[in-house]
Amino acid sequence: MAELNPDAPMPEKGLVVRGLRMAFGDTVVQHDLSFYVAPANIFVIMGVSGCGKSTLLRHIIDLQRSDVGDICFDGQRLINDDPAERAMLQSRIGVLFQSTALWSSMTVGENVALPMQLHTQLRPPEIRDQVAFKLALVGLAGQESKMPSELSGGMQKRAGLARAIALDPDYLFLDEPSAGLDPITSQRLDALIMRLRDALGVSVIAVSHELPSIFTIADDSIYLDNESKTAIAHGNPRELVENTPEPRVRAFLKREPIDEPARESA
Ligand SMILES: Nc1ncnc2c1ncn2[C@@H]1O[C@H](COP(=O)(O)OP(=O)(O)OP(=O)(O)O)[C@@H](O)[C@H]1O
Repeated sequence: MAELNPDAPMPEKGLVVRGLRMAFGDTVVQHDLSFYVAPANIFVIMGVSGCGKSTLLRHIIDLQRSDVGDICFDGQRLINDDPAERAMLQSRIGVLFQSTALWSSMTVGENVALPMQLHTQLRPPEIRDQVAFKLALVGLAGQESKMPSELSGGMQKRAGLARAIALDPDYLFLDEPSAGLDPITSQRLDALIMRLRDALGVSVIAVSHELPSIFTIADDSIYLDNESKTAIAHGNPRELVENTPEPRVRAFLKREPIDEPARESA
């Protein structure tokens, strides 16, 4: 269960977000966000367009900062000003952006090797072995010398995943992983994400509004509400769809119209 008692002691393992407020200038995107992501769980951030899902992801991985609230990985605050400690925490985080963001001038193998070259002392043969291992994990064995432009959209996502797990992270962040993929490729990617969670014991935090994907992969979730600007539901989406008392959450999870005037920003 994702809901977090703000007065509870900090858990030693897992990701804790406590009392987070996110804003652009005077415009508050979300406030009072408190939740817990358990180790080796797949946690999905849900909500309609513009509710603040990507902004939340950016705060958790420290690309954006807030003056209000705490974000802690395994009991340690991510946001602190000790560069060595920050680098250590950052190395435990893998990220797959929506755009995949592979370097187009580098081969697939060079893309996956890059984080190891930048952040580890591994020697070239060890890096080569690790690249081969990570590509095999995502079903791209032997594709090292391909250029990203030679891969299909689904294969590019998998190459992006191989790069995201290059440093054996404890936490893997995925921004709309299925965006732009056909249903079959999307289903395969879901299966891969669950396999990686099981094989590596990694906690996965994904932003998604793809319902089939949410119902398949999520152990736990949070629903960010566009109206009240805070989370109005926490829990397993398969249980929420049956039990939530919140009409907007039910409408989202059942793809049903809602009586209230919709205020989605396209
Ligand atoms: N750099 C920015 N400056 C000002 N406002 C921004 C900026 N980035 C996002 N916003 C606003 O913050 C709100 C949340 O945006 P965000 O992209 O996090 O939503 P989202 O839930 O991820 O949307 P989508 O599902 O469409 O990707 C939106 O109203 C958006 O217009």
